Amino acid sequence: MAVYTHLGAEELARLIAEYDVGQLVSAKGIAEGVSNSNWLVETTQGRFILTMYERRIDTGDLPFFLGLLDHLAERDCPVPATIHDRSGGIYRLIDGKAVALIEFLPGVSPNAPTPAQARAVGAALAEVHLAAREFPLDRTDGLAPRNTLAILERCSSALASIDADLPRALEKGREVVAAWPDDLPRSVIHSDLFPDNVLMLGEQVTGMIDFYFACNGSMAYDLAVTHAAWCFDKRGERFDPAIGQALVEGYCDVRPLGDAERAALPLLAQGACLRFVASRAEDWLDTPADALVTRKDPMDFVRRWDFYVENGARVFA
Ligand SMILES: Nc1ncnc2c1ncn2[C@@H]1O[C@H](COP(=O)(O)OP(=O)(O)OP(=O)(O)O)[C@@H](O)[C@H]1O
Ligand SMILES: N[C@@H](CCO)C(=O)O
Repeated sequence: MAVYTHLGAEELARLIAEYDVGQLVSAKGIAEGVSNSNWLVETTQGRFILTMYERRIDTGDLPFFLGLLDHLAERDCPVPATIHDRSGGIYRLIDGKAVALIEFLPGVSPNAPTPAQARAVGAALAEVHLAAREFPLDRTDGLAPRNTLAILERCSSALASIDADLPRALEKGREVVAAWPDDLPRSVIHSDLFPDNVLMLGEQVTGMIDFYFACNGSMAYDLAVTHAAWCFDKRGERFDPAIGQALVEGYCDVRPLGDAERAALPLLAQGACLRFVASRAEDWLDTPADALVTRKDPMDFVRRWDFYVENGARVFA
């Protein structure tokens, strides 16, 4: 489920009338997604996505997230532009909650990506990194390794209740943070580019969505996040080398990696695993077992992490 708030027909029509997009024809709640409420809105002029920001997102960050979409869309990156209201506003408030109207993009998220799709995603990510370098706003990465280690440390006494093997992530995390390189080339990064945040038609990337973790950060780290998200089965038990190779090659076709970035990839991939182990562990402990939302298992990323410790140097050579 991901429609947390009921919006009545009159309220929706009033909202849509604030935009120059024609008259409301229909609005259907979208089941996918867990953070926000999303509707597919059809008007006499086309289709749009209406998002209501429910949790986790600080309204003060919306000019960054939504301004970034416009910046990237203007530079031909496959991201949805935002629709501004008649007074130029990038978001509006309904009963104190922020809502934004966003361009609808075609495509579906791949379930079992192919190497050709991974290559296209690598290239699209590099295009975003290059285009975002001139984006004028800044946002600190609240989930940088030091912060995610701190999250894990706060959860430390409860980690074993999730899985007996999880507490060892703490020591591994301290090693990653101690070795973390802070001087790699930076841009604005997506930092959560899982397959469910990419829309594709065949081998073409038609949409990169969900930029709500975007922040300033190292571009090679973003590639490592995408590697960890795309190149394994769900549980992180099986690595697909063809996907990994295609993803990195696709990226380098658009933005070749420097020597320091390439050398750092094994560690950056471990940092990516630390980030998802920590955020998943925290969410797991915060979400009752019988909640409607399915909890994501942090162990899926402990297995990936073990893989990178053992094979990272070979995989990224
Ligand atoms: N611009 C868009 N064009 C077409 N479909 C979109 C667009 N934005 C979102 N969607 C659809 O809505 C679904 C939910 O969006 P999204 O993943 O952003 O939800 P969320 O709750 O904000 O995210 P998450 O679950 O990752 O926290 C997507 O899976 C996709 O099907
Ligand atoms: N994509 C993340 C959730 C958002 O941070 C995960 O799979 O854990």
